[in-house]
Amino acid sequence: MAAVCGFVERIKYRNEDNGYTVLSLVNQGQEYTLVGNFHYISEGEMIEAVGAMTEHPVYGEQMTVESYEIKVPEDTTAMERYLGSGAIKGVGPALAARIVRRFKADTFRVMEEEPERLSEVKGVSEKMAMSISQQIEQKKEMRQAMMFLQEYGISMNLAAKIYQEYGPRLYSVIRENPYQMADDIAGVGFKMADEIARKVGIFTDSDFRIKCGVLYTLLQASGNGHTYLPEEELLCQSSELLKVERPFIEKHLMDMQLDKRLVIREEEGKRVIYASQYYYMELNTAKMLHDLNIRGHMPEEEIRTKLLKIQKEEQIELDEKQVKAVAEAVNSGLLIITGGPGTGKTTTINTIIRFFESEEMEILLAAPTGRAAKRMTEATGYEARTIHRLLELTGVPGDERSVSMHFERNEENPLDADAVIIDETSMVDIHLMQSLLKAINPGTRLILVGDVNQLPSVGPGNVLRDMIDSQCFNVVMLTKIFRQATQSDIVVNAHKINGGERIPLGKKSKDFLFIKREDPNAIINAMITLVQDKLPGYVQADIYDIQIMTPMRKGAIGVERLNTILQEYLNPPSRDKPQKETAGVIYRVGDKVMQTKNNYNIEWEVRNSYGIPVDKGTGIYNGDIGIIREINSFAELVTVEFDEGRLVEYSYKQLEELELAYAITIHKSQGSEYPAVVIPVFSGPRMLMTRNLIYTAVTRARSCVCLVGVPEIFQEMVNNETEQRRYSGLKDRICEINQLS
Ligand SMILES: Nc1ncnc2c1ncn2[C@@H]1O[C@H](COP(=O)(O)OP(=O)(O)OP(=O)(O)O)[C@@H](O)[C@H]1O
Repeated sequence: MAAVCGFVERIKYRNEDNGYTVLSLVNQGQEYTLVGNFHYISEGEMIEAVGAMTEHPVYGEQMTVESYEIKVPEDTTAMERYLGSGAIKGVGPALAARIVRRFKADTFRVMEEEPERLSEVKGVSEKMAMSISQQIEQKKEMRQAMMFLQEYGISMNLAAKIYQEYGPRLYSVIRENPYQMADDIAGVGFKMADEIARKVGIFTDSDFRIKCGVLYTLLQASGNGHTYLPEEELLCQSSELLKVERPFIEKHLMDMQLDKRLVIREEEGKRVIYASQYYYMELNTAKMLHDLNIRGHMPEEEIRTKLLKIQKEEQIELDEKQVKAVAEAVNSGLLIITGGPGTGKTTTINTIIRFFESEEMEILLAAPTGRAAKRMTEATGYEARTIHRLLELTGVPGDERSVSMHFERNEENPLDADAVIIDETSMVDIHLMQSLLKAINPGTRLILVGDVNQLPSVGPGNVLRDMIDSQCFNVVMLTKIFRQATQSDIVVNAHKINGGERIPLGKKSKDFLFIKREDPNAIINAMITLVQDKLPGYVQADIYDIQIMTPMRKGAIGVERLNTILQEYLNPPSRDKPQKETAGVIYRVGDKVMQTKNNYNIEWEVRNSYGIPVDKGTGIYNGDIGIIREINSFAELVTVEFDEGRLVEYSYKQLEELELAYAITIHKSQGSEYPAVVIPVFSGPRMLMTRNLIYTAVTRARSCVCLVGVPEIFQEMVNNETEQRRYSGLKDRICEINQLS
């Protein structure tokens, strides 16, 4: 055994899951390579390590570390070096030298016990002094937490997330109710919580465990889009999860209902079970929809006369259904306008806007995603926002689930408008619909526009379909295709797909192409040629604007494999392109990436050609696509450029919000439009390979759709009407409330 003491000069490699690290340690000019499991350590720190010196065939002499201890630097040179190493944000070598010169050997005690005194040093404000001391404190706390969590077999990555979520509270969460983590932290499933509970000594049939298991099963179901589960399914799934017989679970259901954690209802003669928040969400939504659904008084004749004038001005002649939509919009508190691509929805919205403008009404426009909102703005010439922005979401940066996250616009502070128009309503889930309705007072008109045949929302519920199926509201269904057949096979074929018709694939088409390929690699080759060579010129777009979208994440043509291959072809490694590997994915300068969650608070700025910021703002949303422009390994920052030159800096930690986007899933493409889309068509699970999936994919293209693969599989998808059944009770709640009034 040997022992070395020194500064961590550089962390050469770290596996974020298990903490395995290779680092270089420097002591009095001599450098050592150390390998081993380090829980939490940063460059610049001083450690004493004990281990065996070994000779690696490639890397030479190194120490395999058995144990190590973090030392507080004792002499002033060591202190200065640690402080100036970059380990503390905002402190560089010059400032470190000034701090140590001022406090000498007392430096660390001052930082911990009297941090305000740091501001005695030139260049340190009081705010900065507090931040330095907080960072030192946090590092200590975090290191302790990491060590504690690793005793329970939790990876470093997850431990960091748990620490972020709970802070010092994590000790009581782990000891008293580790199941809570399954609710709060992405990456902790019931299984992991259960494993920790076992280590802590919580029994298999403890009431607490079973109740958590039942709620967890319902939570999982909501992740699959359901707001409830039939009792049979719930018992079956939770018994499987808990490995506990059904009667032991069943006996808790009534209790949980009394505790108001579950709501048990009867649907079609069978008992169904809700996690109570979802039941009340449906009930509230139904009630608010009912309250909004009032009639106006403008005589039909008057509307038609005014509408004729607008049509004349706009030089457009609406068809009868569009006219009806406008008339209903004027006289309905709540209106739904639905139709497939090219059926004139946007034209109708525009006319409604002109009508409302002429009445001097206040209008607000919004859509569920940033991209959909942008399209709505372009199509109407009116500013459209995301629904979250419209409702003024505020709270702690980057943390959507935090309790402090809330909408400023709600029942107490409703939107001040005469009409609110929402596009792409099929993407709105029950949570968001409830929040939207809370902010709309009866008297404000709500117009919901969307294509009910698109994939339903990612979140729980089937809101638009349930509202239409309830037959309790005004619905105008646009069916006539206005976009000329000669101009667009995309539109014609999309409608054929929707009707389950045969699509003629051999036909020469300008914008709907099928390239036959039999195996995954041939499919991928053809897609690369299309994206790299053929399509950019054909649709007059940049390579990066052409989007490959695929049904699945895993498998031979899944997103993950496609992205690895496409990155190699479209943005190969090169010496002048820095890269950063994290969680098995390489991010390289020049890569196309996508934001995978809504981050309302992340900051962006637009710079002019001199690099001076000319515009600033916040918010990058799930599905936004950008390009990596810079990777700074010193500051550990990745700069991504999104639409309109908006530059965003991601810390290495935040990279988990991004993924490569050469290929994306069709689910993620909802609400977006691209000049050309390329879709691989190859076998996959029948549950996934459905008509509305391929319909959604095809309708994302503005100028050209290229399908590449096996024609029979394409036709099978068109024929596959099985929509994954969603357990959603909104329709019933709406009907019940309607019968009561
Ligand atoms: N009444 C009409 N008479 C003539 N052309 C129309 C009429 N309504 C719409 N159009 C034209 O049909 C095309 C499609 O209309 P619009 O963009 O409004 O449909 P959409 O349903 O919003 O389509 P998408 O969902 O594909 O964006 C447009 O070129 C539009 O100008």
